[in-house]
This record gives sequence, structure tokens and C-alpha cells, in this order.
Amino acid sequence: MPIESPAIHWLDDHLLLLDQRRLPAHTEWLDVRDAAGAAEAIRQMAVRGAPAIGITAAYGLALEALRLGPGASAARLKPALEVLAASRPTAVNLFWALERLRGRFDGEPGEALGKRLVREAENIHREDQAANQRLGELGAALLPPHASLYTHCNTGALATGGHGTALGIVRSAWRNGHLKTVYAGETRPWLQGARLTAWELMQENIPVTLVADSAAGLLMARGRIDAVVVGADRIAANGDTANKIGTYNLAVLARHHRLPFIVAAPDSTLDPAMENGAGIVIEERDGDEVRRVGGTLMAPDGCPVYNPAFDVTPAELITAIVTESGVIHDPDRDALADHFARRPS
Ligand SMILES: CSC[C@H]1O[C@H](OP(=O)(O)O)[C@H](O)[C@@H]1O
Repeated sequence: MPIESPAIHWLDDHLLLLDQRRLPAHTEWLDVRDAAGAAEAIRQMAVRGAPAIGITAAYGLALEALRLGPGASAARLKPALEVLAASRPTAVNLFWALERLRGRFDGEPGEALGKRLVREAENIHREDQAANQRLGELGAALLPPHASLYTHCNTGALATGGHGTALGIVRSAWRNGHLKTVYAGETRPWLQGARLTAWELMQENIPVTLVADSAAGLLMARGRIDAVVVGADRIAANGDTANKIGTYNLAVLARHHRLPFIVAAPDSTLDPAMENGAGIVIEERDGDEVRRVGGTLMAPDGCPVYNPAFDVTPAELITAIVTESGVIHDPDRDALADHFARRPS
């Protein structure tokens, strides 16, 4: 008998929505009823994007407490915490969300504990939606009218009520007339840009052109890009930023072409305990994600593969980091003003 709770409905909606998009069959519809199910949804990337991963982990832990019912206690939830924390290593939002729920363990155990955890998971979800709306507005305000943006990967928009982080900036810029078009990098090997960003922007009639990742340099060299906008999975205390593999390449290209490179992420992506990017764990994923495209083998079967899912962009290559708290890192603030002043009107 499924446990009736908002968490389940949300997870079903989220996973179902991915399923309804008829994305290349990456995931059959996952039936999430407990922490192990939520961890599998995160591991399989049925739910992906740093904020969405944190929200799903929170709901997964709450589901576990509901499943335990009168027997729910901090001790009995420990294995669930561990299986969720082990699902993916790079996005700090996952650990931040679990810590938020751990902070609600004290007090009456049992059903009351389950209710407290559902409430906290819902708070995290709601706060993230508001944060992404706010940071979208703040980021869009950095852009000149009719900016052409380059995006990489996707930014968990689905789980944050359609705002996302970099996509939050895109949506706000579109609404206030600061957006001409978006060039969405396909983002090999998982193709978040092709499968999610292009899909989401077309749903909202926001001008988007899908490009191979390797086209980014030509677009910048030909003056087709005004700024690069990306999300983040973990931002160290000095501003070094982990994001989808290929982000660092774009930051070097943007610097060479003197283009603003903007990172957009909620405060829950900040990791003040991490001094700099050297200590950020980079997830390595299965080689078949590179060997195969849509399930079809494109490389010799068994060919050795190195498949890091993230890289780290040094703070000095980042023009601005935007969170709901504002522009919190702008070592190169002049780059924005300088670039946009140079643009032909
Ligand atoms: C605001 S989403 C942040 C981040 O998450 C994505 O990684 P993945 O698709 O592997 O979960 C990507 O790095 C996004 O930029």
C-alpha cells in the first residue's frame, strides 16, 4: 500500500514528467517509495541537477521515516542517510539537504519525526524555487538588452518549479527583453543540453539553437555570444566552481574572447568548508555513457573510457557568481561593464 504523502506525489510528478518528455529512454519510470529508491533515482540521473538532487534526497529521507512509521528514529534512519549520501559525490546540495533534515531528528520519534522531515523537505523545495526565481532576476539584470547567451548542461529547472539557475537567468532575461537568443551546448556525454535545455526553452518559445559542444569556440570567435551562463554543483570558499564537464573549457574560451562568464546557483551550492577547488571530488561515471549514444555503440566495445562528470573552473576565470543573495563573486566586475560597453548597439 503506497504511503500517502506529498513527497511521493512530488517524486512521482518529477520522475513522471521526465518520463512524459519521452527523453531518449534513459530511465524507465522509477517507483520511489523510500530512501533506497530516491538514491537510485539520483544515481541513475532520473533526477539530476544539484538543487534537484538535494531536494530528492530530502524527500527520500522523509519517505524512509514515513515508511518506518511509529518505529522511525535517528538510529533507524542512519542507513537511509548513508545510502542517500553515497548516491553522487560532487553536488554539495545533496549533503546540505541531508544535514538540514538531520537537524530535525531531535524531538519526538515515530510518526512525529516523519511529519517533521516531510515539512523540512517541503521547506527546502519551496526555498529553492524562491531562490532560483530571485537569482534569475539578479543574473538577468547583469545582461544588456538582446544578449545572446551560451549555456552548458541544464540546471535542474524541473525540480525547482521551472526556474532553475542558469535557465532562471534565461527566463528572466527573456521576460525583461534582455535576451536575443540562447545557444545551448548539447553537453556530451549525457546530453543534458540537447535533452533538457533545448526541450524546456522550446516549450516556452524562448529562441534556442542547439550546438555541438565543439562549436562554442567558433561562436565566440565570430562574435555570436555575449556571455556564457552556467550552473554549479559546488562552489568553494574562494569561488572555484565545480560544474558539468566541459565548463572549464568554456571558461578558458570566454576569457580568451574577453566574454563574461557567469555562474548561477542557489546559496545551497556554496561550500564554505571547501577552501578551494582542489578538494572537490569529481564523480566518474560508467564508460558506456561515452561509448554509446542513445544506447547505440559508437566506439569499439570495451574501449577504455575516462568519464569524469564534472570539472572545476578556477575563480579567476569567473566574471560573476550569482545567487539569491546577489552577485557574490565579481573579481572581474569590469569585464561585464567593459564587454557590454564594447558591444555594437
Ligand atoms: C543547477 S543544476 C547544477 C548542475 O547539475 C548538473 O549536473 P548533472 O546533470 O550531472 O546532475 C550540471 O552540472 C548543472 O550545471
